Amino acid sequence: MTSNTNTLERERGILIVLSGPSGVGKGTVCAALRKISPDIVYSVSATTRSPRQGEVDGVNYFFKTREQFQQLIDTDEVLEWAEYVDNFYGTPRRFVEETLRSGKDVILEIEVQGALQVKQKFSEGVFIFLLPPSLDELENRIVTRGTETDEVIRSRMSVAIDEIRLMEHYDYAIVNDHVETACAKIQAILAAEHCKKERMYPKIVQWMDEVN
Ligand SMILES: Nc1nc2c(ncn2[C@@H]2O[C@H](COP(=O)(O)OP(=O)(O)O)[C@@H](O)[C@H]2O)c(=O)[nH]1
Ligand SMILES: Nc1ncnc2c1ncn2[C@@H]1O[C@H](COP(=O)(O)OP(=O)(O)O)[C@@H](O)[C@H]1O
Repeated sequence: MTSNTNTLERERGILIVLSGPSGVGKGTVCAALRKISPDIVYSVSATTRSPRQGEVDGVNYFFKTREQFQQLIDTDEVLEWAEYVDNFYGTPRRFVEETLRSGKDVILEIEVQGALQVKQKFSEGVFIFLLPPSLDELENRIVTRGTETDEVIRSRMSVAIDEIRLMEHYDYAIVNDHVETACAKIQAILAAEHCKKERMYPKIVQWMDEVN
């Protein structure tokens, strides 16, 4: 056996899609995951929503006008896009494709319509739905966050019910009761998905050929 066959080379990274109703804790869980799994790359979305206090262009989102967003769609620069409670949101295509090609895992934090579009293009992606412990707790979290008006909160709660109905299209559901537990579950899923992928590496087939 030659020595270079001892190295398992990573192929494409894994695409993780995390969805869940507004206020369930997607942003909080992603921020915690970033600290404990710094190798996962986060895709920054484009949106027509106005920045919240403290949000930075290019870090939280790429903030766009409607015209600019429409141009991204027209020039096929978004992998998926959706209208959510009167604003547009979309995933920049090139960054995701290049990062996956470089062997790194990428996480998209996106709503359900967009996730279903991604599923058609990347059926091998890992689709995770984050659930609240209860609907009351969901409302409590979105109200406590204090970033939306009462009217927007009502719209988001009504969309939440429709989104939860579509969770059957996801591979995994995780209840975000505690942030640390939710992160540990995502890490476990990702580790298991890497094991599945590694089983398929041609290098391993090559080892077996050499052994026989
Ligand atoms: N389809 C799609 N949804 C996105 C994208 N980026 C963010 N979203 C989703 O849009 C919804 C609203 O996001 P936002 O206004 O930041 O509110 P928050 O998730 O409650 O903090 C959430 O469900 C996000 O996950 C994207 O690129 N594409
Ligand atoms: N496991 C949790 N337990 C209690 N509060 C949480 C938990 N996860 C998130 N939160 C709180 O809920 C609110 C909404 O979280 P956020 O991450 O902004 O949600 P999303 O990104 O899904 O809209 C925030 O105030 C956050 O601190």
